[in-house]
Amino acid sequence: MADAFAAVETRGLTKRFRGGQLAVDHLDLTVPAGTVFGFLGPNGSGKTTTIRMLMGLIEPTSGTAQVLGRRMPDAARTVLPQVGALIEGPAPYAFRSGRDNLLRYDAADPTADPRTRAARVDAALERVGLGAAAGKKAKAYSLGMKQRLGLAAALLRPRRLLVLDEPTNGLDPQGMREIRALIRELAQDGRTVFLSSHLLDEIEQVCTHAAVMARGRLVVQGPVAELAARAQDRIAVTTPDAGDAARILKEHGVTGLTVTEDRVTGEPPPGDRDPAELNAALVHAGVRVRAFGLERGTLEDAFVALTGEGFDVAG
Ligand SMILES: Nc1ncnc2c1ncn2[C@@H]1O[C@H](COP(=O)(O)OP(=O)(O)OP(=O)(O)O)[C@@H](O)[C@H]1O
Repeated sequence: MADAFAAVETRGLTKRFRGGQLAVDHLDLTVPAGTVFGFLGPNGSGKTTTIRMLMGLIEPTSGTAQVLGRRMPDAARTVLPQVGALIEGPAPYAFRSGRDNLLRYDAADPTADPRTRAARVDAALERVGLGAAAGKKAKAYSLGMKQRLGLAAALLRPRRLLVLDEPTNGLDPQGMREIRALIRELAQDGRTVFLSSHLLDEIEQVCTHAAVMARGRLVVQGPVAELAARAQDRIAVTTPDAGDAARILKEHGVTGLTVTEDRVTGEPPPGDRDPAELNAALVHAGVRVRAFGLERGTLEDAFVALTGEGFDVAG
């Protein structure tokens, strides 16, 4: 459950690169603790730059970023041990096994007790479902398995916050499903998960809360259910007389009409008119209605409505 504490909070966070590129523009982000928070935006909208500032990897041009209640990058030494991050994509040593990779990773942490190392590594491998493949060389791992190995590395210590940058990027649908299921599990024991994605349906499936970025700016943030509810329901008519149907619907106040072959959709007229009246008007005008219904608005509709632009992404 979310509580009042913010796991991440930025105020006026801005990054302008030396070339003049304004990558992040006055970002006020609040990630309530205990949420699975989706950081959504098309490629180039500033997600990775924001995450790099949150992790203290680059300095903001102006504004502030707090992670787990402490200012970054100043508090990086105290904050980062409590944060598991998967940022640049997985890059294990190809000729070592998954287990060896984790043993080395753990050994690089001066605060990790060497006596409990093996047990810690095995527990992390089990946690991400790599127990059986732990002895295989990483070069034999699929991308999804490498991504799991990266998650296992992030889970070697107890973490209050997981930061995952595009964790399903490049995975096939099965790999995506597996990583998404794992993320949901990881969120169950109260830790905050912050993940970036350019996939709307991924955010809808996995996240409780989300923020939407476009061109370096925050468009909207809040609980996913509330964001999706902002999107209006749409009227959808299936008919062989699509042109006539669109005309009649327009006459009756339906806006934003789109016609694709035998389907017409649009936004219902303002007010509380019963959609059945529209159906009756169509039939009365001789339109042969095969199906008439209301479709629930999605996060994608909300995004389009909020930004006035499409979500130009390929899988
Ligand atoms: N080191 C840099 N120097 C100059 N410009 C940069 C640098 N890093 C990123 N940018 C620019 O800043 C903008 C935001 O990039 P960023 O990588 O943060 O977006 P993103 O939403 O994470 O997209 P992606 O999913 O493609 O990584 C882009 O226009 C990018 O070209």
